[in-house]
Amino acid sequence: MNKQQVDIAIIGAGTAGMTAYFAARKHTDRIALIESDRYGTMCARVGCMPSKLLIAAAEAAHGLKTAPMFGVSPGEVRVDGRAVMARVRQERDRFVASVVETVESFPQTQRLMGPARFLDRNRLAIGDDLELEARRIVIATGSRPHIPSFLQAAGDRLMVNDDLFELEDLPESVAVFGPGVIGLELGQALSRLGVRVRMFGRSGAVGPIRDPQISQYALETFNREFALDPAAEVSSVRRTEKGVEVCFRNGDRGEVTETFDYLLAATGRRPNVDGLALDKAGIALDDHGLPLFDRFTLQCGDSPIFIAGDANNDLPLLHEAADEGRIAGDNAGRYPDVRSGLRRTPLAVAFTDPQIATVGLTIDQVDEQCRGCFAVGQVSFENQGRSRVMGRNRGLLRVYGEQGTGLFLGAEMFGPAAEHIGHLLAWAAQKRMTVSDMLDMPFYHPVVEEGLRSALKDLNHKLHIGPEVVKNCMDCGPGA
Ligand SMILES: Cc1cc2nc3c(=O)[nH]c(=O)nc-3n(C[C@H](O)[C@H](O)[C@H](O)COP(=O)(O)OP(=O)(O)OC[C@H]3O[C@@H](n4cnc5c(N)ncnc54)[C@H](O)[C@@H]3O)c2cc1C
Ligand SMILES: NC(=O)c1ccc[n+]([C@@H]2O[C@H](COP(=O)([O-])OP(=O)(O)OC[C@H]3O[C@@H](n4cnc5c(N)ncnc54)[C@H](O)[C@@H]3O)[C@@H](O)[C@H]2O)c1
Repeated sequence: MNKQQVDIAIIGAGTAGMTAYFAARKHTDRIALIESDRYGTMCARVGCMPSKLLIAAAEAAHGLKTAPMFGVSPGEVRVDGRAVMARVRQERDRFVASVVETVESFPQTQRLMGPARFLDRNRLAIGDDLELEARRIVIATGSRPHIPSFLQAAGDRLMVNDDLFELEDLPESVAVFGPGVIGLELGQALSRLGVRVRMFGRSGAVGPIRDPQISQYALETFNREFALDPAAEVSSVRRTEKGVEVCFRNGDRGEVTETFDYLLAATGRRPNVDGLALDKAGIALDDHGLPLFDRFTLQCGDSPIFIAGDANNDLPLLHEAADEGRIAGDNAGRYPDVRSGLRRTPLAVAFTDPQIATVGLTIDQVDEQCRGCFAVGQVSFENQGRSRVMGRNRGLLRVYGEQGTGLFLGAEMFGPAAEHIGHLLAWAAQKRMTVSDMLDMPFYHPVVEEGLRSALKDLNHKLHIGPEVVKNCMDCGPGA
């Protein structure tokens, strides 16, 4: 085995690995960024970007389908599946190329190819040929789809997100297992592009929604478009000549058998840490074999090992991976003088239609933190002026505030423009604004944000701070 020594080794050249690299480089040039597969990041290759491209095509198709509501008739709507998939890949490849260009601009001597595994706390094997001694190590190995074993019976018709984007054409039908964020985003997009979709869940949850009222509303809304049973009883999955046969209980119809072209497994993801021989790293692991770490420093115990991005299974989102990589890379550079980095207010958006935004504390966390002393303000978007104008008037927003202090703590939204309103709410939560502070901000007319104002007014009244909400208040013009 060849031997090499560096100050900092970073395992994984995804989003977290790359931000760790930039942060670590401020401390030393003796760095190794190790990648076992292709450059380009999961986000660009098979995650955020291709999924949003597929959703964009679905939005275009849906816009044509709903145009007659405005008196506009586009004629026959035809979805060319091959063209849809070709654009997804073409645009995806541009995103990937720009990331690859960035990584390849790093000095060749600082880049190593091959799977890394621990030999001990300061030594890694890279493939079979290289032993790398590193004073500090950042684990940024990402995650992969978790597929329950019974789904393997779908054989060659079993897909995960990675495979979907490689299809030459849209299939006729897909059974989606897992109504989490990936299942909902991809399943709804496929459905809007004319694919017959049926979605099977297990736990009863709908996407990332934790507020029961919003969950129920979202479930009803999705079921208007495609069949979604969040707590399905599936008795068998089988590859047949015609595709994948799924047997399941379907309400009053009892046991039903339906055949699909493909089965898409969107049943959660697992961190890529099992191949790292972590038992040799001398760090404490939890019951699932995941390293115990401090989420503010990303340090594993008091060791010189740090873990960032999906690999630590904390908040598997792109902006969190980028933040964590930066903190881990910086702390690897300054070890043992590690520092807490900025962890932002939790914000997540699912790009369904209506979109889902979750901000700050969940309703259960609010309840726990405030010991029941909180209030919930609410608004429906069904009669909200701007939402009706656009014909996008479905949705519900619930905002949480603390009794006594009047502090805004968190929110969940299923509704129009949730990607934007989610940001406003996250910024307010991070600035520790009270609900009154938020209501002091300007609101234009007519905009979806007027719905947010209605929810905040409702909350302020329930916190015994603001006046009772007046129906049809003239602040908002008609229909707010
Ligand atoms: C379909 C889908 C859609 C998504 N959409 C969104 C979205 O809209 N918004 C959002 O915020 N997030 C989204 N996410 C989540 C987001 O993509 C991830 O949280 C983020 O990309 C994780 O980055 P990472 O750096 O941790 O992992 P990655 O980018 O996966 O990087 C990990 C790297 O480590 C390498 N590696 C693994 N093991 C080893 C080893 N032993 N040795 C060397 N290298 C190794 C891998 O090959 C990989 O290149 C989506 C995810 C999916 C799957
Ligand atoms: N827009 C975004 O920001 C975005 C988009 C996609 C993914 N992501 C990230 O990727 C992560 C992973 O997404 P995901 O959707 O794979 O995971 P998830 O954990 O969000 O959802 C998995 C779903 O599968 C269900 N499930 C598990 N086993 C099942 C079974 N046997 N049968 C039926 N259903 C089953 C779970 O109950 C859950 O509803 C998310 O947590 C999110 O952080 C983010």
